[in-house]
Amino acid sequence: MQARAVRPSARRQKGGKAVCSAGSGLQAGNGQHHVLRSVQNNVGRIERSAVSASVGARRVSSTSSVGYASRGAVACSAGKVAVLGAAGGIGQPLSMLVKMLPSVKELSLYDIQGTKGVAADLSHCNTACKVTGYVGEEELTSALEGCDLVIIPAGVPRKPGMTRDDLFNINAGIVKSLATACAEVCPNAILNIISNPVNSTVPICNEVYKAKGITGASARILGVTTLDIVRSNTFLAEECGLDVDQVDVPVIGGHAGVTILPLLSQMRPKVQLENKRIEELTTRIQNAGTEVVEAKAGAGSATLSMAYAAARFAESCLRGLQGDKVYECAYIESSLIPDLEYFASKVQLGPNGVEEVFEVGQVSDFEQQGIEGLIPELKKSIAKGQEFAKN
Ligand SMILES: NC(=O)C1=CN([C@@H]2O[C@H](COP(=O)(O)OP(=O)(O)OC[C@H]3O[C@@H](n4cnc5c(N)ncnc54)[C@H](O)[C@@H]3O)[C@@H](O)[C@H]2O)C=CC1
Ligand SMILES: O=C([O-])CC(=O)C(=O)O
Repeated sequence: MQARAVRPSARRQKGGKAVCSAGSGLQAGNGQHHVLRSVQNNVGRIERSAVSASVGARRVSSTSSVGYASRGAVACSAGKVAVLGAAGGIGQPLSMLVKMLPSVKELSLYDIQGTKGVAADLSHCNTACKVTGYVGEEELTSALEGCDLVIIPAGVPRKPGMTRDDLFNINAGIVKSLATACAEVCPNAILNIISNPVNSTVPICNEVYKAKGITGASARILGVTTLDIVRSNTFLAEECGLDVDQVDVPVIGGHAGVTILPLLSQMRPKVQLENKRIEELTTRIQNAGTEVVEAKAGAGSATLSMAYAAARFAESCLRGLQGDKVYECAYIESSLIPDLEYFASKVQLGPNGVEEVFEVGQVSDFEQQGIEGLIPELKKSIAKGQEFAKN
């Protein structure tokens, strides 16, 4: 059974997003948004039209209900995307992947250093997207003008021994100032928040928009947890000997330690795993970021896999803006779990950002314990972000 659209039973939650029960067959991203396939299609071709054609065909076959013409607040016939923190470890490969998306016509690269060189370099790639580099606060407004989507990987990464929350003191201020600029210059743009700790930086952005009286923004302020899904799909495909393109594991909660909760009981295709193995795989997914931090031994955290994941999520957001119904997991303001104001869950993306929020659905006893166990930590991180933003 596929849970696709608003069902009559859907109930509204704050921000105008509807809540639906999760259908067991609902697949993140419809299994169709393949950034790397776009890239592969592009490499070695003199003309890009073949890529556009294949993406166009995908769009026609989707369950599109809202076209360009009927889009409301956010106009996106020529997608303009900004990457803030574009000269960094994530920012550079992410910017390259975004430049290869056929729906992106303009790409703004903003950072406090280094973007002129990155933009000059990227601008030589023969894709139709125009790239401009902006450096320093005085150029931030120009970078953001007319943006449909703003992706934020600005901030410091972890070193071995640190938690994501240890980044709060530096990154909270960076994200707050960037969110303030977005709220002023492109309040209708969708924000993809990558900067850690995501569990706190997303509440910070929402508080900034609320303080400015911008309504409905919580549907457009999305914490990017896609790397957790990408990792889960990879590990489970390896574990079960499956084609990774066929594997879809929803991951809910948040994006730090035990707040990352893969729902292996809802994995597609359905597999049988021993309880002990489920626990081991869950722990590996929760610690996968730390695995990379330790392997990089002081040189930062995940950059390439994060760029891949963020490009997939950005592509889904852009497809939503263009009227496709696309499913992803994202960390958003939510009323799914009593007592938690933010939660990552399956959502449907559309022209206004998150259009539907799907209930967690049926979970195993182990996963239920995981949900109960993550609440105190997530609650603390949310409150920390909210308090910071208000002061
Ligand atoms: N959500 C997720 O799943 C993941 C999140 N991350 C987070 O992403 C962030 C970035 O990681 P990396 O790219 O590896 O770090 P990095 O240090 O390589 O790059 C960060 C970039 O941000 C820039 N920057 C700093 N302050 C800025 C400001 N005020 N405005 C614009 N740009 C500014 C820096 O100049 C730098 O170029 C970190 O906080 C990291 O923890 C990393 C991996 C996964
Ligand atoms: O672990 C980190 O610090 C970066 C991150 O969020 C991830 O890789 O999931």
